[in-house]
Amino acid sequence: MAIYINEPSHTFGEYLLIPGYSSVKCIPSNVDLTTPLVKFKKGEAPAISLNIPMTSAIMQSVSDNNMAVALAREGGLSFIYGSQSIESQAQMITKVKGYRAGFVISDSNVRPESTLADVLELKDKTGHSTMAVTDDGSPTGRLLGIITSRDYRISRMAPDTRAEDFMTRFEDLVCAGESTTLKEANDIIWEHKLNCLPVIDNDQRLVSLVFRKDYNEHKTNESELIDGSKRYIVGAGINTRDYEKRITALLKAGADVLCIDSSEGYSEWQKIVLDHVRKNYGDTVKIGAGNVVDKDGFRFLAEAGADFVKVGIGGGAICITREQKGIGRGQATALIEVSKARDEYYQETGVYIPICSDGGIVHDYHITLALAMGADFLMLGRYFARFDESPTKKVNINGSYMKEYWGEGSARARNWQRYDLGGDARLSFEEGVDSLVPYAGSLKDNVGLSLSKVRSTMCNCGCLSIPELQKNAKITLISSTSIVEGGAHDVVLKNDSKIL
Ligand SMILES: NC(=O)c1ccc[n+]([C@@H]2O[C@H](COP(=O)([O-])OP(=O)(O)OC[C@H]3O[C@@H](n4cnc5c(N)ncnc54)[C@H](O)[C@@H]3O)[C@@H](O)[C@H]2O)c1
Repeated sequence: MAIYINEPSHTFGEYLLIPGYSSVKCIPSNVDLTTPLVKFKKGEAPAISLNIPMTSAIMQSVSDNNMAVALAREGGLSFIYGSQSIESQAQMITKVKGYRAGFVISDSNVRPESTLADVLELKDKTGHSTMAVTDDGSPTGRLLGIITSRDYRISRMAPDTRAEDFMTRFEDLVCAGESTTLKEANDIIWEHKLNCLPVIDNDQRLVSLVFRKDYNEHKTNESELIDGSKRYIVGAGINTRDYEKRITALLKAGADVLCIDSSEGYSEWQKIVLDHVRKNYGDTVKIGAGNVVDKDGFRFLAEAGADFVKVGIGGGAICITREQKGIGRGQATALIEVSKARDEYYQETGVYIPICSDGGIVHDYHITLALAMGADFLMLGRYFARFDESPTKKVNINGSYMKEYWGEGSARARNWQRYDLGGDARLSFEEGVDSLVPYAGSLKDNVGLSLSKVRSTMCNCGCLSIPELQKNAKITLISSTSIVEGGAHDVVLKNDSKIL
């Protein structure tokens, strides 16, 4: 007979935190959000910790190199999506590891023989008016000149005028050498009243550009997540098919941590990948696995050697796995059970395996609830997709700005695949949708606001760290009537557009 779990499974919106005693020390600035990313033995420190408990989802519409830099700058971590070729994923990792705050790899480049019409077309495409003229039109070619909008007058010049005839020539440019620090670069910019300073190597090849207008962003953030060489820490998603080649390339590119990306991780496929990593790299390579929704799945991945375990099936905003396949579990219930299994495993073995709650976060307070329920960190997709830094287009729909957001199980995400999945292609079905989410501005502002709420709630609970919250939080399940009571009710809202 099948096993029945008769308790309903619940989601975050069905719980609230009950405040605990808070002393005068419980102020947001005293809250420490540091949290382990990978497993560690009792009494030892984890090899990697996050400074804030947030990671961005392994998704095409969420985590590329720009997102990774922006999130690491705030203390979190991105897992760059694996649903792309090995080469392009490795390139994204290289870009994050090679990123120097303030030093931008030029994305608008032309050849000397390119025309004014080409320049205008490129300006439209990238939105950038500063262009490098290099011998081969690449961002690392030999620098021959720079074009800005001050170099041409559309009304007076023929569209076929060549770039070399109107660019500011190399001889007239102020450039800096490769070893220039950001402070030195900014001093040169101020001294020569420049808007842009090209950085070149000994062979006059372009390395990067430093812009005057970025100056304020260059200041370092205290909580940024960096490695021993002051490079941003970055993760990468992998699959259970081309993992051998992919892992080699990602590690070579500098990935700090890997994560097996699957809707369902209680499987031999994942053990095969974990065995491969341990056999070839021992414990030097850090790798998470998942997703699971119960204690059996957790125990399996813990024993198979996962460095962290990801929890959640079907809770993502764009995920339709529950509807399509009938598998999954309310995110809160899944998390509570897996946290208990993690704690039991720790008691038994002295090894603490962090768990990541993946999916189901709608409101900021859900983040605090997930941490209180035992998550060490969270993975968010929709949340990050709304920001400037996500890789997708910003579109104007009826006067409101939206960003595109699609699931990894959607046909749109799966289109990249060149290898054969096996089976009859006509029988494949989607597990995700293609959608839009309201545009919300910059990652920095939004993460700052969300975490200020988390810190404030933690203070209400009398907790100054995530482990304290996990140990001491009081959590109550609420009835559907209490949920109504929690929102604005029995009043007529003044800004409700439906009221005439
Ligand atoms: N967390 C969620 O709720 C959720 C739900 C749906 C989709 N997703 C995302 O969608 C993407 C695709 O997920 P998925 O579960 O379909 O991918 P997957 O690659 O893990 O699994 C797809 C199928 O391929 C099989 N398989 C795996 N490795 C194989 C191998 N080496 N040889 C032959 N068969 C193999 C698996 O058993 C499974 O049936 C992922 O990014 C995942 O995170 C997530």
